[in-house]
Amino acid sequence: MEWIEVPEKGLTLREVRTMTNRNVNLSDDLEKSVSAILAQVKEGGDEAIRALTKKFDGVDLTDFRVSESEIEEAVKAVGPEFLAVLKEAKGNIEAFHREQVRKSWSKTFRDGVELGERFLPIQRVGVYVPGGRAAYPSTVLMDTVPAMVAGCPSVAMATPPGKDGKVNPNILAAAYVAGVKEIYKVGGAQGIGMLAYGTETVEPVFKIVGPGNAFVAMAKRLVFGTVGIDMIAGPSEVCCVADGSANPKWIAADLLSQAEHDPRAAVFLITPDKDFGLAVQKEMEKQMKELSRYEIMKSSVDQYAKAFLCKDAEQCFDIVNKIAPEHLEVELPDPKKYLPLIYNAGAIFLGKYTSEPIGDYMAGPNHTLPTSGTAAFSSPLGVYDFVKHSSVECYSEEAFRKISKKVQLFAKAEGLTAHAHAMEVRDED
Ligand SMILES: NC(=O)c1ccc[n+]([C@@H]2O[C@H](COP(=O)([O-])OP(=O)(O)OC[C@H]3O[C@@H](n4cnc5c(N)ncnc54)[C@H](O)[C@@H]3O)[C@@H](O)[C@H]2O)c1
Ligand SMILES: N[C@H](CO)Cc1c[nH]c[nH+]1
Ligand SMILES: [Zn+2]
Repeated sequence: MEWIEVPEKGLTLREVRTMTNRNVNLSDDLEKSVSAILAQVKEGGDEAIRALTKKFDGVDLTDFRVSESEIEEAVKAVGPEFLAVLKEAKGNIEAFHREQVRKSWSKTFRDGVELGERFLPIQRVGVYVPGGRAAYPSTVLMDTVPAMVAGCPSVAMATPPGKDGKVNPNILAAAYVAGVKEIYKVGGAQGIGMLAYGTETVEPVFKIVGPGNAFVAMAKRLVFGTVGIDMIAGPSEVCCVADGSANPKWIAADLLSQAEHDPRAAVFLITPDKDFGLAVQKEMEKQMKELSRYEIMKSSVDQYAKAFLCKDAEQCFDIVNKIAPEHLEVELPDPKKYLPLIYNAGAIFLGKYTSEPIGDYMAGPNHTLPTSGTAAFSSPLGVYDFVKHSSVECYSEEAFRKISKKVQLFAKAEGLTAHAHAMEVRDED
């Protein structure tokens, strides 16, 4: 873990960005290889999907749609205990996301002028669920439950097949609990291409959401415009602001919980207490060796772990706002009092018992969050990502006659005589 002693005057945004550079690795080479995959899917359809799945996932698939019996088998395989946990998590996620639903509205603004907005679910959405290094049934729930709450009538899911040509049963059981029936065993950039362009057997979608590796992120960037996307998600991150009142063992465990996602995951410790920070560092080294995903955590910690030593809490949160982390844990006494100092963080966890993994699985808020500093301008995945709205305008004859001349003046000022004419023909009749 690299230590940064923050000077008295603090650090600039540019300095913090340079120190915590977590580029999503969207290089030119990656762009070229992903463009080629997307072009192959666009031209070759189903056949290209089969060839690319063979090439990148090492499996030969004739039919890449998951069958109903595969879903039934998976539900049996996961057993009642895990199924009950999935159902409870789904209930918590649904309850939280219901609060995000916006109602259509209309009202009379001036005599004879009714204006409003209609909030409408996107009619067909695609959800990518990562499945390379680890299978994430929790991400199935996080990405599909908001779509269901929004009322999307058609949801298609893409996720990589395992070496046996099957989708991980935990993923299928989560899809079953969420009510998703259209699932394809197609991962990586080819999965994104399939959803964006469609094939002979897969209808294209209007928007694609969900996290994934650099191939997935680049593919989402390249299909944006053909379809909508939620965000370009990078490797996971966690930032913890804590002082000597916190337990170094617990903080180290929370930091490692995100380091285990990806060798490029980033962990940040921000503290006014160097001895405490060193104790956390020592604990991380110790705990890492005792956990199974050692290599991934070691790579993440060696390359991307940073500890900032600050003069006080205000300076700690100034650094937080400049990092704009995906997850922020505040483990200081009376943590709620620091909320007014926090502007940029995807999800905020307050107090020593609100360990980040609770939010990953059970609390209810979404775990698909902005990464790599993008929490400064974007938000967690939510119902709003599955909804778009139309404005609605309705003028009575009286209201039209009152406004017509003003519209004509405006149109003529822009040299748009056909616009003015649309008013004139009504005025004349
Ligand atoms: N932000 C979130 O909410 C969240 C949640 C879960 C996971 N994640 C992140 O998602 C990522 C998951 O990555 P992953 O790799 O485990 O799974 P993934 O499903 O994103 O990618 C696996 C696919 O990548 C493709 N691929 C692999 N090597 C390739 C190559 N050389 N060329 C072309 N395609 C190739 C394969 O088709 C494979 O199916 C991690 O970074 C993790 O941190 C984020
Ligand atoms: N922490 C991840 C988002 O960065 C989400 C996740 C899925 N499973 C466990 N964690
Ligand atoms: Zn996690």
